[in-house]
Amino acid sequence: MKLAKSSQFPPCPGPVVTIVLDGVGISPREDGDAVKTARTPTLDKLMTTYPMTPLRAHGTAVGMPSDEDMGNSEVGHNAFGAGRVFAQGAKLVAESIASGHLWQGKAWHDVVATAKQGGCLHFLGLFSDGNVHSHIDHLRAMLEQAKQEGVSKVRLHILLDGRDVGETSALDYVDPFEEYLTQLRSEQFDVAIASGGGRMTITMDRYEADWSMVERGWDIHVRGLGRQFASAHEAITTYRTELNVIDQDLPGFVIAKDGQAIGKIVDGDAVVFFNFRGDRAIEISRAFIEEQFTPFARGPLPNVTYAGMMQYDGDTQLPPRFLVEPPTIDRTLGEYLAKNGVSQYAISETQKYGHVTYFWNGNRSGKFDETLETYVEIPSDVVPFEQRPWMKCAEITDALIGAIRSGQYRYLRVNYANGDMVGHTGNFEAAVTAMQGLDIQLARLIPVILAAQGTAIITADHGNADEMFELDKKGAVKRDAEGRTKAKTSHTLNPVPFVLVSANPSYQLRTNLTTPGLSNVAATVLNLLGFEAPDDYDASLIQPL
Ligand SMILES: O=C(O)[C@H](O)COP(=O)(O)O
Ligand SMILES: [Mn+2]
Ligand SMILES: [Mn+2]
Repeated sequence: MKLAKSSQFPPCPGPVVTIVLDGVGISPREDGDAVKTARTPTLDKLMTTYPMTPLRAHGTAVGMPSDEDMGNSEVGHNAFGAGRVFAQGAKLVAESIASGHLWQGKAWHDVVATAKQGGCLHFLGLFSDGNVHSHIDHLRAMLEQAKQEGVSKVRLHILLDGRDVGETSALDYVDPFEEYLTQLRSEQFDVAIASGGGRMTITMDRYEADWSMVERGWDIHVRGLGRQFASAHEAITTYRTELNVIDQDLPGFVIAKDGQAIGKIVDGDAVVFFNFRGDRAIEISRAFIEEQFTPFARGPLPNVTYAGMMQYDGDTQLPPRFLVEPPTIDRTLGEYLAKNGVSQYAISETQKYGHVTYFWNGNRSGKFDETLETYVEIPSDVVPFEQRPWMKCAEITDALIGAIRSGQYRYLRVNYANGDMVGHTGNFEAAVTAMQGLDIQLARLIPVILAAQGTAIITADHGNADEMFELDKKGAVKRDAEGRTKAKTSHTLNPVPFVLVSANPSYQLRTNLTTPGLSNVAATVLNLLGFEAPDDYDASLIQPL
């Protein structure tokens, strides 16, 4: 994996720093755009003074099945880190179902065999068609196949979305699905929704930011402990009248009959966690798998056949049983740099820590070289982020400035969570504040990079804060009869900025790339560090002056 020295690009005399402004896209409209509304004098100046190009960050440009699919942190950071586009989980699972490959694998066989020996088959996962962590069509296909293969009892544990899809769309999924289940149900096939709750309240924590979410999920899905309702519809409508919260924040619920939970997970059952994306699947998978488990008082571990939709962590091989092979993301930027003796520093706050490490390195949680790499996690607040829209951007900047000034690192990368995490709350004012907080940090950071004779790449993994209101089919902001807008909590399809900030550049942006995207950044970084990029990496964004 030796990299050739570039004949065209002298190495940048100072550090090269990739700054990912998570969830900061470029919207074609003003209305509802928190990025444009915010007062961001530093970012505005950088974008007009230095070479800048928009990058594609959604759809096929990041390995999603179609250009209707928005980008997300996993596919975005995979593309940054791999310098190439790989078919991603959403696409691989859909293909595996379409070809029937999934049903031929050992994991599916194990799951079905367990259920046919008298166990119940449980499906647990994110219940929407967001296609970021999961897709409801995959669930449908598995239900139909299980029925066809003679499984007799199935229970569903549904995590309500409201984050990758409309903020109050849960019933748009639940109601038709109940009808579908009525069609599917028969004397021989007992299928029902058994538990659920909002995805930001139970089960889908990531990067160990808040294990109590997983504990609440465990109690609800496995132990059947929680507030009881007769149906998911009743749970959702009841909570909505009692609490002023959107779907992702709805509390957990247990479906019960005569006071008894109808779908506890017990010895001899099989469990499929049907999310394909790993960050929010790892903790609950660990709870189902690890014999010695300390993050919370789990109680007795039921002896179940557990399968993930994919393997979520290639380094720890978690979970060992999985339905679809993950993309084989190899020879990443991080690995090349490590094998060529280049020191690296990666930093973010908890909520995005794995984005610049695990996702960046092709969904591997470990390092390539302990001595050359430093990974820093600033603990995130555990609060609704609309209450702290500045999040930890100042603390991250403090640490990053220290790392740059230390002179120890040639390549640094940082993810600032604000545009995305606050964008997901749907709170426009908070998203504007988030952007302004971020701008203050750029004003501190960029001069330090330039003083060190370095180069900064300012970019983003996908849009979010750039569209805070739902749009109609024509792409205009949707308004009701009173002119009110509806909050949009999901990512956008917009491109993201690529700004190249350097004191004395000996290069300029290439003009012959028709639709550059996130996967073009890795080769650019290698060139800035004075290396040729590997032949199969997507083209660099720069050329010599
Ligand atoms: O997991 C989440 O928070 C959302 O589904 C996607 O956001 P991310 O891709 O920016 O993490
Ligand atoms: Mn993101
Ligand atoms: Mn996001």
